[in-house]
Amino acid sequence: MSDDTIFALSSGAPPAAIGVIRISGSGAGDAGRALAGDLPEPRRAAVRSLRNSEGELLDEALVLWFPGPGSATGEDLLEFHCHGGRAIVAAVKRTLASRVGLREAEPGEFTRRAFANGRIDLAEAEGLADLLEAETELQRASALAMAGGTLSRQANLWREELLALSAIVEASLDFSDEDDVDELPPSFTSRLREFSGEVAQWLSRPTAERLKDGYRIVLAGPPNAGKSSLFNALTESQGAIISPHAGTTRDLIERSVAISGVPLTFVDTAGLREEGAEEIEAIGIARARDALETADCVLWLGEEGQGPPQAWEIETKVDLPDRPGKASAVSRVSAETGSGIGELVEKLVRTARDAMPRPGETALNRRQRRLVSELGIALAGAGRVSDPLLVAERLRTGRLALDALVGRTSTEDMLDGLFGRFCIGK
Ligand SMILES: Nc1nc2c(ncn2[C@@H]2O[C@H](COP(=O)(O)OP(=O)(O)OP(=O)(O)O)[C@@H](O)[C@H]2O)c(=O)[nH]1
Ligand SMILES: [K+]
Ligand SMILES: [Mg+2]
Repeated sequence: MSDDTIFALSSGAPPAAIGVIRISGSGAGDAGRALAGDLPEPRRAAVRSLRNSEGELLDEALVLWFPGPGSATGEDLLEFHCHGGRAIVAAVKRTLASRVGLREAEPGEFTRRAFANGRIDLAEAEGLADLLEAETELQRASALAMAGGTLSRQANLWREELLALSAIVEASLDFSDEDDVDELPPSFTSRLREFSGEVAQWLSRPTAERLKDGYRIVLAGPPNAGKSSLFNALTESQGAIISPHAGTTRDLIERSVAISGVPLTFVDTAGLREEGAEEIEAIGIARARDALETADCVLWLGEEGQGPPQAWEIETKVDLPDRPGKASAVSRVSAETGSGIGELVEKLVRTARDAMPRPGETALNRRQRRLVSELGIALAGAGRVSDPLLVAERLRTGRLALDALVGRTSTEDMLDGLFGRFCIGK
């Protein structure tokens, strides 16, 4: 990592009411003094006149000074809260860039420094990134829990439990030259089992990707079944072309919407038919079949029982008098009159919500999930062997997974923790 002092506009693109420019690094204080004359007391906002190196007034701004290491990045950190006009923000940035040792920050560089300086761990950093990308309420709540350290705290509890279990194993190793003491106590086995159960419970939760990508609902059925009409009604859009011509839709049409804070992605597809499709439509049908594979839920508008397993039978065009009914219909709708659409949306939202992480519940992303499952495998492994040396080895594997989870690289403090728990007269 470079020791440059970095700066960036940390608020939204100008023009805006205010423009927050942050400067982090050893040169932040000098840069602040150069532009603002002097710095306010740490952590107190004060108004200052910002000037360039020629002494020309750039703006009247609020200045905040956070000396390191107790700052967000762990370094000296300065904030200018300027007026958010384009020219003002550009002039302040230009003045900063002209100073030796200062440069514009790379994407994510403030957070990266916060991590490097131990102000946040990896899981929190990941949560923060998700938080900034969150588009729906559910995403926001879950990311906030992650950024707030829910997983990190859990990882630390798991870590302590691993160390405690390791201490028990170590103790049994110490006495193993005496007779019959290389057996692990029954309490060890029950603690290990409880621990495994807790890890399994985390792994059984819906993943963060589900939250990010949205719950995928694919509309499928034969040509002219009314898929595109229903798609438009569900997404309240005119995204798909509707016509009485069979084979109108060829490509997949996707639209993501958030309903009651739940991210849903609707996918309209080409009508499925075995024969009579011309070349382009045939490609569309192949794509439709692929879409069915990745669907979280299929709305089947075709003949009853002819859809993929688990698909929701949808009876559509209910405004027409002589249509074939569906005994097992989950929903009866008309895209024409709008009847039944609201109820179908409600059902979908309920189902999707159940498949998503609970509000405020920390959802593991792919990386975190892989490491937590490595921990789970290590615990299961420890439960299957009786040789204390092998048990100790499995527990160590679990610790490595946890360290990777929070981005800890050294194992030094792990050993400190382990021996710090040793209170059996050693
Ligand atoms: N009366 C009535 N007509 C409907 C309804 N839904 C669709 N239609 C009509 O059915 C025809 C086909 O509708 P589409 O939505 O294009 O059907 P599709 O399944 O997307 O067709 P393809 O894309 O060709 O596979 C159109 O003429 C629509 O106006 C409905 O609820 N009521
Ligand atoms: K059609
Ligand atoms: Mg269509």
